[in-house]
Amino acid sequence: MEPSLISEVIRCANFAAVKHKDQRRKDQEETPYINHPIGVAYILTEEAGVTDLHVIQGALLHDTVEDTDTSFQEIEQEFGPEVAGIVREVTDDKDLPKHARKAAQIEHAPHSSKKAKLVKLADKLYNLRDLNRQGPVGWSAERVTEYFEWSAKVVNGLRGTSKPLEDKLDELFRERNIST
Ligand SMILES: Nc1nc2c(ncn2[C@@H]2O[C@H](COP(=O)(O)OP(=O)(O)O)[C@@H](OP(=O)(O)OP(=O)(O)O)[C@H]2O)c(=O)[nH]1
Repeated sequence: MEPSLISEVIRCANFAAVKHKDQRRKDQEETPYINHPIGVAYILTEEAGVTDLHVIQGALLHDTVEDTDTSFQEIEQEFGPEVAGIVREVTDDKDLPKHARKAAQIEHAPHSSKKAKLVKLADKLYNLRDLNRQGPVGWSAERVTEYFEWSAKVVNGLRGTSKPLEDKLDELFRERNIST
């Protein structure tokens, strides 16, 4: 890896860390939220063999607009239009009621770019592994099952993107007898 790529990845990780600094995951330990975007980027490099800088930056930034005061314009200024485009594709419209937001993910998945699909697959894999490890505080077994079932529908719209990630997701769905 060239030094300029290393510094771009670190600049991006630092931007995400600053933006998510006050946010925690919903688990018992209140894990720092930044563990999630870094973990999603790590799944892409380590398990999917991704070397595309923009995909890694998209993964690191994927929740900044949805969950912090970051704007798409700010991401475009800092990291360029392609990264901003990936983040836009994976950002839920928080103005929509929850059921419409969830339905929109299923609907939009097949029409996403390959780069956005990679980020989405790794995001789902991270969250489902997290649920297997320890669910968010207050989630019932039914809610966990519903999240798995909904995720399987989103993943079905992302297929043909990364065999290693899809195989690992399918294994998680198989373990819970969720048909895909
Ligand atoms: N499994 C797990 N998830 C956690 C935890 N902390 C935060 N989350 C986030 O919670 C969201 C899923 O919770 P929901 O109740 O279904 O969705 P909501 O927060 O958007 O209403 C996911 O975000 P999202 O951006 O909405 O992702 P997704 O729903 O698009 O997959 C996930 O990243 C945790 O400790 N464990």
